[in-house]
Amino acid sequence: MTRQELINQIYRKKSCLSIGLDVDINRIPSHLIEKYDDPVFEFNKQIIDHTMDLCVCYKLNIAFYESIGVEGWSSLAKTLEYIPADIFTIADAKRGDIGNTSKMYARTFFDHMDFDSITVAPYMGVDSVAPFLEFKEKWVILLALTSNVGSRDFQHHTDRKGEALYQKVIRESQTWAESDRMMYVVGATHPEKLKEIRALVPHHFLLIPGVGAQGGTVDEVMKNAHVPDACGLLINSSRGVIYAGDDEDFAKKSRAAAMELQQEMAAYL
Ligand SMILES: O=c1ccn([C@@H]2O[C@H](COP(=O)(O)O)[C@@H](O)[C@H]2O)c(=O)[nH]1
Repeated sequence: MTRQELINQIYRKKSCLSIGLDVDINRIPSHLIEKYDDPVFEFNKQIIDHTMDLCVCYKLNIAFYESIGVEGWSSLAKTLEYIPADIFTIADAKRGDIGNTSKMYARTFFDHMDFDSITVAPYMGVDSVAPFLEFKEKWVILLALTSNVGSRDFQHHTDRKGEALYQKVIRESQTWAESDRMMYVVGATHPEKLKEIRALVPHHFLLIPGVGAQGGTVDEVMKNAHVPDACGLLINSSRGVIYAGDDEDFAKKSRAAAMELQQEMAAYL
């Protein structure tokens, strides 16, 4: 998907919501487990059916699928197939290795599966990211300032010139080939950093996790990092949307939770 196609969709739906399909088999409503051979896929299918007009992206965190083995990979593939083609998809896999191995990760998520993007850890540097960027219509979403408490352990460390590691990741990665197909992960839990990060990358999309369950708010993100006429944001909520209910009505409750977030976004779009 191109940047412009994503922007068009955001303004058409008045939403920059990414819904995280982080499906924990232990939290799936029991009637799905009893009735379906693939309850994970059925859960996702019903969530997608009830939310696709309210969001512009589905983020599938690969850990939740890998953790249940071969069946998880099959549910992942079926879910990806089911997502309408005009909705942006993220393989939240946080990969990155020596170039030869990154090439294999890239093939997994871009060739074998057809995700629009993948999250990549920057720690191993340019040659670990380049193989993902070789796929011309695909996006790399580089971890910059993550939403967890441990982000302070390394990412906030400053060098002698006073530049923090997350700032260096953003600045330096901008010099890499094909960096226009890069987005950055920035946690909603650092609202005080959003303006400064936006100034570093005024034309790039930021993927913002950490809204809802982790304490970040849509309003603070939109106020500090939204770009007029381009939006430049994908704001993700996983548990807050998909586990809004736990009974037969779960998908309707997810829709209500997604709509609440979408309406907060619409005020800015
Ligand atoms: O810095 C990061 C990077 C990724 N994530 C992922 O986003 C979702 C958040 O889930 P919630 O239930 O909305 O808290 C999840 O897949 C994380 O692995 C993140 O939270 N922070």
